Amino acid sequence: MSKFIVRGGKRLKGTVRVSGAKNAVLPILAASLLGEEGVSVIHDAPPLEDVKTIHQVLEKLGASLSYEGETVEINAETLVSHEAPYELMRKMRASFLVMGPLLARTGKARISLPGGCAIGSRPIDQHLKGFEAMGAEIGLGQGYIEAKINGRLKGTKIYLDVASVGATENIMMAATLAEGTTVLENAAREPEIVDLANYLNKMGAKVRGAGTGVIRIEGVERLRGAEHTVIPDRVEAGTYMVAAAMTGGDVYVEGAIADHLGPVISKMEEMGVTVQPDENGIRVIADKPLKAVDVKTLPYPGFPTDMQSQMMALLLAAEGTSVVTETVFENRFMHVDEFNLMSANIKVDGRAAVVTGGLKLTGAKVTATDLRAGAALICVGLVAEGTTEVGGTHHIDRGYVHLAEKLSALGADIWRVHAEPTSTTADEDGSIKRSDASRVKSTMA
Ligand SMILES: CC(=O)N[C@H]1[C@@H](OP(=O)(O)OP(=O)(O)OC[C@H]2O[C@@H](n3ccc(=O)[nH]c3=O)[C@H](O)[C@@H]2O)O[C@H](CO)[C@@H](O)[C@@H]1O
Ligand SMILES: C=C(OP(=O)(O)O)C(=O)O
Repeated sequence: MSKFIVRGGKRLKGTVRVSGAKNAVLPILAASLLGEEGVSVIHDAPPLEDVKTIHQVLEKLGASLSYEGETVEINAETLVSHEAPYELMRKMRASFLVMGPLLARTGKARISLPGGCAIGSRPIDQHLKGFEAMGAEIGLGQGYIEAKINGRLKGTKIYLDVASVGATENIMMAATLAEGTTVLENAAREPEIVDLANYLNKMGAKVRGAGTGVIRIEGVERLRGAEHTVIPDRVEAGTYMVAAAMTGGDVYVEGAIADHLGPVISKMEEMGVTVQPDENGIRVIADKPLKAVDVKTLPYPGFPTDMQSQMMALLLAAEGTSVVTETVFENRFMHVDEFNLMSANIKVDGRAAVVTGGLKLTGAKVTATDLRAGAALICVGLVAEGTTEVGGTHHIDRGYVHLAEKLSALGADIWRVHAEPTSTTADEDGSIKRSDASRVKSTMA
């Protein structure tokens, strides 16, 4: 069992480089299953646990993958299975993204139901509605979804009741090999969807309108492997922007694309943070007291739910009371109790959380309830008095490449330990000495 240990009080300064986007590389790797000939070469594939999981799913289906640094080569010419088992689905819901490509390519798919997770129930009805509209027969049994088609999927008009990112991606991938044209209405507009569409088009697909609410996909007979570079991770970038602002820092987030971070930048500016984007990244300077602001999460281009907990961490460092409203997931305030363990004062009322800023925060033993909650707890730890231990690191490893190393390079006092620190390592105030922690194996994975 590992933990991150953070000692608060260091101002962050310097440059941090953003990795490829988790939420772009996962659908892109799933889409590689559509390539009947040739190999795909994907650059800037971040070395994350989620990427390892989708790798295992693709291998199980018959694709072969090889890595050189952060470039992955995928050969999906021969597929040997159409089944994604529970053991892999339970690790990561995004494995469900293989359903569209499998159905389109092989005519059948058997996928374990992904189930709920810490942030909400996360149904998949819109994915299934899309596949059914395109002619798939869908059955449920023993925790699996089975889908099959006779011949090819048929292009049609599909209106999504919810602008779901995953459903948009799954249906878009399935429609690339359908007979005729699919028009997807109320489609999600996230940058990761545009990145997926760009990759599909390099593979020979005909996708138009990605990034708007209406996507048109003209089906083609075959797709082939293609070369593509994944966009930078806007949530990872936003997390470092928050960490910089919380600590009164001056940090250049290299690779961050300002266009993808509009609402995060606006809210930080409203708070009094100086944000200076240029063509290669974004500089964040926090040299004034922070002001409270209200934040409401919405589908893109609204404020991202994946930045909600980090933003809440930042609001703890602001003077005054802020209200954070979560509209995308019904249960994404699990981090609040953990923040309150660190002397925060946050009250949740339904979908809103009232955050009292400006209080002295103190280090504590806390647990990441999901990957963003974990990153947010680390951000609080950066300014809390004393030492914070963040458990649940497997969540954080799903979405952040070398988080402790990147923050350390900016001057943060953070490291990782692989064993439970013993009571002999704790000071009276609960803090842990680095010399004690170094007795347990440190991970510089
Ligand atoms: C791998 C990936 O890209 N994950 C992102 C993706 O997740 P994911 O694609 O799972 O999120 P969705 O956009 O599908 O979910 C948004 C909302 O729609 C609901 N819904 C979704 C599908 C469906 O069939 N029916 C339904 O009701 C969900 O319960 C949720 O309330 O978008 C989320 C919303 O920006 C992000 O938090 C996740 O980081
Ligand atoms: C919720 C997230 O991811 P996933 O959809 O993979 O659970 C996230 O990236 O914050």
